[in-house]
Amino acid sequence: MAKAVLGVIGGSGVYDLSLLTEVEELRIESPWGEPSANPIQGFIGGTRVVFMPRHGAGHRLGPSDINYRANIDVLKRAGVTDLISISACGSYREELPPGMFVLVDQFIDRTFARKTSFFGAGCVAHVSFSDPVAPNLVARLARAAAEEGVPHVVGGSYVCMEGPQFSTRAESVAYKAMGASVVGMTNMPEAKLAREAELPYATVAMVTDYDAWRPHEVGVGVAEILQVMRENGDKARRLLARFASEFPQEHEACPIGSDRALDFALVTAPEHRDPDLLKKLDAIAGRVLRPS
Ligand SMILES: CSC[C@H]1O[C@H](OP(=O)(O)O)[C@H](O)[C@@H]1O
Ligand SMILES: Nc1ncnc2[nH]cnc12
Repeated sequence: MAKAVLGVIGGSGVYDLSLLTEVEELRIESPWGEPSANPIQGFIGGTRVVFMPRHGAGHRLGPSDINYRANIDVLKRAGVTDLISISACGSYREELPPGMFVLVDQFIDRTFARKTSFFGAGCVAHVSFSDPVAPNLVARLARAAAEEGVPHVVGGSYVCMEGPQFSTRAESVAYKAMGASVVGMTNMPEAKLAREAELPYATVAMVTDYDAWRPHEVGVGVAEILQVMRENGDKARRLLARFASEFPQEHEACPIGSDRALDFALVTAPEHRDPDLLKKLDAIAGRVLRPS
């Protein structure tokens, strides 16, 4: 088995990981364009961690500007075997108040202006995505949260909207009626691309607000969200420190096969594959494209 390397994608309010030791900035070229930032490598306990701030230094990029493909590609090239996302989110449930950490297990994709796949004309692939989150990572996150006394729930659906504007009240009521637990703007297509890259993925969705479905409340605003994010910062750091330091040294096989997602996914016949696209896919799909 390969050595485990933990990837962490930090969202709003999480632009660096002060927890890391032996910190090094990696410079990795990607055929998919510019990532949000150069990834930062370091250690938490004995675990190698590679960190990527999703919105770039100083929160330079909005949710629709992020090059999700380049981010996932450089994390894969950096040797990441398992990927955790940290995200701010709005809540659709009274019992998920600001400050609650939701370890979601489902996504609803409402985005429409993003590149959603590494594959396409010249190399078509269809990965399974019915279970988008790696249950072993969720179990480990839940254990770390419990050990650190961080309020959390396991399970829930994250609806990903395009943004950057927050929802109208009508949209908010509709997403709640769809059964969503939380809303954000970034986990799609990130989770889809992680699956294509055979990276087991889980997200820590940190509730910052109740979105706009409660008629008696003023709507959601970014100032309030950033304030709650600051308050959540210490809990997020403790959770991550505990999670990473207890992470197994060897990559543990994903129980739902996220780390073998491409085994049967490629449908384009080898003689019809586009060599230029295959070259771009060297990191993402090299395991199944390289002749053994
Ligand atoms: C700054 S509030 C809205 C912003 O926060 C969330 O981002 P992330 O998932 O990276 O924490 C949300 O999706 C929006 O992009
Ligand atoms: N209410 C909300 N809607 C979308 N993204 C969010 N991120 C944090 N709160 C949010």
